[in-house]
Amino acid sequence: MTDQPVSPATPKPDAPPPLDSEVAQLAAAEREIAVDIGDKLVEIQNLTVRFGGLTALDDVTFDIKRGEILGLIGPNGAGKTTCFNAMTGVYRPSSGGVLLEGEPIGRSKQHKITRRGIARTFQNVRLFGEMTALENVVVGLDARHKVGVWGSLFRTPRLYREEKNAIDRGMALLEFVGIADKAAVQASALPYGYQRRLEIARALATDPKLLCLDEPAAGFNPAEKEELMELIRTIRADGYTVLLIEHDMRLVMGVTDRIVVLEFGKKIADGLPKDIRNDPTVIAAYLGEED
Ligand SMILES: Nc1ncnc2c1ncn2[C@@H]1O[C@H](COP(=O)(O)OP(=O)(O)OP(=O)(O)O)[C@@H](O)[C@H]1O
Repeated sequence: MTDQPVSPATPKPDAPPPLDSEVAQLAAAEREIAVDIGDKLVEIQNLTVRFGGLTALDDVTFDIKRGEILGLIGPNGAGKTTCFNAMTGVYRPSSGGVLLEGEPIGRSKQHKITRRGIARTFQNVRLFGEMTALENVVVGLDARHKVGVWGSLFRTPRLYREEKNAIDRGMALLEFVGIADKAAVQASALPYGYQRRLEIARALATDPKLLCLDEPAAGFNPAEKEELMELIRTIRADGYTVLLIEHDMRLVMGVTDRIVVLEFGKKIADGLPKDIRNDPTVIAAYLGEED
């Protein structure tokens, strides 16, 4: 990776290559693609999360529409990660809730919520460091396997087929995020930027309806941030819906369709990037913040 600014006209050597149709098909798997922005994929309804006496999220309501990139921003401690955690089953709401395609996710366990279609990455990279990049993605694909105990014990033809499919699809996902050349490298040995891309590939392996990215640009230089913006746009163009927590305002303003702003656990704004940028309440919330 380099510190030089990236010109959009000059593809970077490690930028994601254009996908040929076979790769695109493999990466897409059984997901339904090409939906217009419009209907509500996720509804956050009066979501409140308390930790003892602290109200981290206070009666927050917003929607995520299918096919959009929604930014979730706010000063430090505003409640953004708590919102992700409540949506992905890490925290239970104190009141209110989350609907996915009209159905409450209720008090489902994290893996059930992943199966239902919400995948996430974390602020701090969480990979299986001893495994290769490809193995990390194949682990994400495992949830989709249909072979039962007997199939696994006796290594039925279906198991071999699924393993082959998982490897092909894992490679396609690595290619999709631009790191296929590092498939055989141990995750812990990958440069930081590649680890972040690998986390995204692993989240995509679960075939999510909604991909939640928690500060994916943390620790990136400007060139890496440009590349990440391109990747997020590619992910959306491929039919995914994205919820993005990010402190870098240039990145958020440059890549999102709409932005929800939290401050002290309350929603203080919800609108187009150009309106959020000039919203006096949002500007006041950020006064004194570095970004
Ligand atoms: N498990 C927890 N126990 C107690 N308090 C918590 C817990 N998780 C978060 N909080 C508190 O809830 C508030 C919101 O935190 P949260 O991490 O959601 O904010 P954030 O907007 O993601 O902040 P940042 O941008 O700094 O990551 C903070 O005051 C935080 O200290």
